[in-house]
Amino acid sequence: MKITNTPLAGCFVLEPQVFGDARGSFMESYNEQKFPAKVHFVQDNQSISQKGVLRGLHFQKGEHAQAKLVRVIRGEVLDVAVDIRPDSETFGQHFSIILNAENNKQLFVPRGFAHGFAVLEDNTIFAYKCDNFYHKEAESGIIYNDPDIAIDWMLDDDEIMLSDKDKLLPNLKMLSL
Ligand SMILES: Cc1cn([C@H]2C[C@H](O)[C@@H](COP(=O)(O)OP(=O)(O)O[C@H]3O[C@H](C)C(=O)[C@H](O)[C@H]3O)O2)c(=O)[nH]c1=O
Repeated sequence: MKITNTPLAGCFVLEPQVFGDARGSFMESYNEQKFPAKVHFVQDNQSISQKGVLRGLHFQKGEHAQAKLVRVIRGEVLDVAVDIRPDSETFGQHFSIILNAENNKQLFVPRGFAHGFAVLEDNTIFAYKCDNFYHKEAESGIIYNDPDIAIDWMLDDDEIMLSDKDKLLPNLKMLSL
């Protein structure tokens, strides 16, 4: 397993070891004993999206904050983590990475981050582990095109498909964190 830190403290890229043979391949997609952060995941999620879908930027507030380990089982996304920890030196900065079924890369997004992804291929299956349960009342988020964060989502604006909820998200500076 290869671990690559990002410029955002606690957020890192994980590449599992892949064992190939004539049948195909095998990898441990998650192993608590080998995981380089002290975290206990309690919920697995999966979403399927067509190209152009953008989910995020989302986070859960306060005691319901979630750390996530995200990966792509089929297709490709641009995955983005935004540091919204009020005391962080990298507050408001983001890290983005291409995750796809070929590179087997995973991104660990700690608590205190907003998370989102842009779908770059049809029929993309996105799977992730959370270390805290879904709590609808604690949901919050940031609009995808916040000019202070300035994320290049690798999609043309006219092809981006947002949920009605995500269309109404505020800029980061409007949030009291
Ligand atoms: C997240 C979640 C949602 N739901 C229900 C609520 C809605 O009826 C439906 C779709 O939820 P939503 O539109 O919030 O799904 P996404 O836009 O994919 O949200 C996720 O996308 C971004 C990228 C994330 O990082 C979060 O995990 C999460 O916010 O699933 C549940 O029942 N449990 C859950 O844990």
